Amino acid sequence: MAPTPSSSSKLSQTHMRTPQSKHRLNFIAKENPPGEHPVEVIGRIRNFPGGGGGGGNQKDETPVSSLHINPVNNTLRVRADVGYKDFSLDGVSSSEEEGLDAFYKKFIESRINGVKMGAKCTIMMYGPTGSGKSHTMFGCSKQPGIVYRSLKGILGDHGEDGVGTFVQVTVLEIYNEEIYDLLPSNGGGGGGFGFGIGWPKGGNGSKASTVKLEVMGKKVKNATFITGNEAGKISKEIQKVEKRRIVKSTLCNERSSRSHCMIILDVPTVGGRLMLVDMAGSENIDQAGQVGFEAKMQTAKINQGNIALKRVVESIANGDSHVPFRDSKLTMLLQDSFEDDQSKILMILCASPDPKEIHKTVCTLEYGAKAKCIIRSSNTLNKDKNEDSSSAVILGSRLAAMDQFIHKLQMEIKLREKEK
Ligand SMILES: Nc1ncnc2c1ncn2[C@@H]1O[C@H](COP(=O)(O)OP(=O)(O)OP(=O)(O)O)[C@@H](O)[C@H]1O
Repeated sequence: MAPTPSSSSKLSQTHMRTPQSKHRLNFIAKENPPGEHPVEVIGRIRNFPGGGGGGGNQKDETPVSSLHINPVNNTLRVRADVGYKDFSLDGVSSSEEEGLDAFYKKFIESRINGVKMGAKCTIMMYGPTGSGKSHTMFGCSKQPGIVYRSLKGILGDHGEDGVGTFVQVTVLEIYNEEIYDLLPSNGGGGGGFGFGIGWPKGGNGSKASTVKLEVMGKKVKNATFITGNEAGKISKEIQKVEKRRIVKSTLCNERSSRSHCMIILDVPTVGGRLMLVDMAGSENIDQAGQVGFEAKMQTAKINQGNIALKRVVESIANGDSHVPFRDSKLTMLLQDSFEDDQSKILMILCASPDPKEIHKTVCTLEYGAKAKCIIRSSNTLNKDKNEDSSSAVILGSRLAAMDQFIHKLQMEIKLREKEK
């Protein structure tokens, strides 16, 4: 796919234009009450790797955590080389204090209730490798992750919630800029009442075990889907899928997921849609210790999704009539989330308290804090402006500031790479 002309020249563009495109013109729509902004950013700090509490116990030689979390005012303090850096987000959570159950109840449950009633919501796990993105999405044997809790939230324990409610689930993987269907093609779920695996009209029911899919418009073509009203049965299928994900060992994370995983859960009776995205870590090649052409290509292609996401944000900020959603498979599939005014986006920033990870943690939090800061200033501005024009102007200023921030980050990364 030929890339859309890069917007790199636009990076230095500080002139703000009112967006002319339809993308998110009503970003700060009247119907969003305070605290229910369409884009929210929360931080989830994982357990100290290796099981220590991060308290600096000399016996087990656990280093002192580089993070202090204050859930009361949603701030995080990072102990940097010199002094401290403070970050303010829409929510913060320490997995040491709040397991996935408490995390789900606090930050996710209300959104899932919305999806059940017909709302659209995209939840992205973002952060460096090993920071707990997959753990938050899928959980572990003791603690189910967001995917399984959401299914239960919509369907209830035994399909008893909401008479007639059923869901349609598609599970995709984006790896090396190819989209793979992760659901079995042979109805491996066992069937039974209220459960089935199917294909859209024209689809092929006898596919090979890993199937590459094409994108048509903003949707994948011929993806297998599970339909059902029993959360337990659907969860079992997704658990099998978890194992099918392409994982490869890197220095950063022994079973590092080298792909973006996307679960699309539709509630057809009410038009609700939940998109859950476990993004691949976006480490640079040196950090990940990848050697060889194939491995380097792989890392570069993983970054392609992240870079394209950045370009999409830049283009919306510049008010371009053309937004390069088609620069990567990830952004193609996220296009609806950006374009639909009714769709909410939640970005979960995953980070580690390990002092060795401090640079990546700071980069992740700076990204999120900046987005949060822009949202806050836009809310203040909104009070003083004429309603019709304010949303477009605010969107422009908010995203232009994000654009500048991303540019600064890029320069910083380049500088650090040179220093190495
Ligand atoms: N909050 C947590 N509590 C317990 N274990 C965790 C937690 N977060 C992560 N882990 C463990 O740390 C390891 C790495 O986490 P995970 O795979 O979720 O990272 P990731 O951010 O998805 O990395 P990658 O981008 O490489 O896929 C896993 O073994 C996971 O079970």
